[in-house]
Amino acid sequence: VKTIEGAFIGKGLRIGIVVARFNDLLTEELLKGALDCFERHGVERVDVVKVPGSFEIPLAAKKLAERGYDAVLALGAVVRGETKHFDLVANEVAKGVVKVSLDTGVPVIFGVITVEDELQGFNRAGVKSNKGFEYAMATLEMANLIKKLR
Ligand SMILES: O=c1[nH]c(NC[C@H](O)[C@H](O)[C@H](O)CO)c([N+](=O)[O-])c(=O)[nH]1
Repeated sequence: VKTIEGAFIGKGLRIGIVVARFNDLLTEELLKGALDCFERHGVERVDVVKVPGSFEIPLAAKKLAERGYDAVLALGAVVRGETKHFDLVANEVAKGVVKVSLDTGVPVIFGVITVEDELQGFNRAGVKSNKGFEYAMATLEMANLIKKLR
């Protein structure tokens, strides 16, 4: 049995990050965790694109994927407490991100935390653990895996 999997090697990769400004107390922490991960794994080329909210992530992700990045990381925070259209935003962003990755063949990692309230958000964005770092690891793995599967 031959197992194919992506390594966590950042050298030679071009990574794009799309980060939503909405709930930026949370998304900036996710970004910090992701940038820490990429830097410590030797990624030399990381570009960060900022958008107003998570709803705008898919379009920016598509533009980056079309520009030849090896992978795109989408970072956002949808907080149910604040919005009636929590599910709408969260579902549309998830569907949009998947569509971009399938349409372009470029891995787009869904790093949008969907939480009940900001405290839950902080627990995922640096207090107990930093999902940003974890999502960046998935981004490294997928970027390397897709290179192998070409
Ligand atoms: O990223 C988010 N955008 C949110 N809304 C803004 C949305 O992403 C768009 O920016 C806006 O609808 C303009 O298109 C959120 N809420 O509504 O609560 C949210 O929790 N998180």
